[in-house]
Amino acid sequence: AAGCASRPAMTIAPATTPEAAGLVDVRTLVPDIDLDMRYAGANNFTGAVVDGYAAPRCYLLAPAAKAIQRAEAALRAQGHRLRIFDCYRPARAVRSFVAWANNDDESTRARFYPALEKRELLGGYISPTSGHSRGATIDLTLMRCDGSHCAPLDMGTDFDFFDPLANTDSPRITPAQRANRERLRDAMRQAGLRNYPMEWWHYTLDPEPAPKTFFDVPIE
Ligand SMILES: C[C@@H](N)C(=O)N[C@H](C)C(=O)O
Ligand SMILES: [Zn+2]
Repeated sequence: AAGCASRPAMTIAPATTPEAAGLVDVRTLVPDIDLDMRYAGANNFTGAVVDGYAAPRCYLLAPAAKAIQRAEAALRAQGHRLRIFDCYRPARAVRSFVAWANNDDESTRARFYPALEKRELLGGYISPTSGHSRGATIDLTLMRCDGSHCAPLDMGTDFDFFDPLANTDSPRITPAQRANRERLRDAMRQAGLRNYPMEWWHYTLDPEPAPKTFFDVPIE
């Protein structure tokens, strides 16, 4: 449904390792891809390392990993690179997001959701059955590179800023920010990924390789 990034029913596959789940570490395809895996550290909206993220690795199902490899190669030829914030997300991490949304801690509010109540984030901005747990969804941005020095493009908000300003087609961003979001959307579209309109950073391989299979394999 519009405004919802996931599906209601969830059956978790029995895999306990990335290999058994068919999940590939993106760095095996692009060894120097830029990773800023926010949920493996405290620099995220929960303010703490998220359950299931013991290592800052980007795992994706093989077709999605290959799509990111294609996108990165095309972008490098244009002087850009990807910066990745999240990839496959264990189901236990999604459960901890829901628990966070239902607790009373407001310590990250000013930075991540200044205009909304925490409980309003569930559904549109934080999914209780996230497509990330199916292994073909990724959160990312674009960097402009001059030689080996790269800097993130201005997208109008930071990653995981839960606010209508983060909606990809927000009318409140500047023309330059709109152009940057368009550049990211075009690059992803050419690689076969579609944007989630509520969040400029959230993309899913289209069609999804396994649209009904969720995983709870920890990231180690
Ligand atoms: C939490 C944010 N990075 C995100 O991925 N949101 C979507 C809606 C999700 O949780 O699947
Ligand atoms: Zn996402």
